[in-house]
Amino acid sequence: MKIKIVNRSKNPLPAYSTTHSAGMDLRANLDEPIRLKPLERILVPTGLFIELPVGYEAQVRPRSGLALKKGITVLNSPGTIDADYRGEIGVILINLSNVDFVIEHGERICQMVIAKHETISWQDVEILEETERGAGGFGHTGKN
Ligand SMILES: O=c1ccn([C@H]2C[C@H](O)[C@@H](COP(=O)(O)OP(=O)(O)OP(=O)(O)O)O2)c(=O)[nH]1
Repeated sequence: MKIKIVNRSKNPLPAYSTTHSAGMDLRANLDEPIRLKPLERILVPTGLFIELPVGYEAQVRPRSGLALKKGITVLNSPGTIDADYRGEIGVILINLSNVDFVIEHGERICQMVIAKHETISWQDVEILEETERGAGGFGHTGKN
């Protein structure tokens, strides 16, 4: 399917392989590099604006390499881009390492997945159907 995108960045459009990727990397659109101190977070602009069809969302997620090697992750992962949002896609990065991290212009900072979601309405009831699990959760079955 085709999705409208406005690219006001100095970067190319996000590259996407329809055959073998779910995610496409997004790049930072910066006038100058940003230095992120340990535990500091920042909203990184992408210069990208998209128009999703109703029933779709875009999810902004970390890149595993940045997370593993540099401790950089998307704080609100997965960030949700709503179908009716017309603003710039921003990426909230946090530095979970103990050294500074410098974000350069054009650097691939996260990945974005376009996903379908259900459109629902609530059926307001008093009782839910019983199950074997019931209200058990949060590790109630133990460790092994
Ligand atoms: O990582 C993100 C998360 C959100 N957004 C944009 C698109 C999204 O549609 C909008 C609102 O996001 P969300 O619903 O998560 O924010 P909120 O804190 O609930 O604010 P709002 O009151 O604006 O909905 O902000 C981004 O650009 N990047």
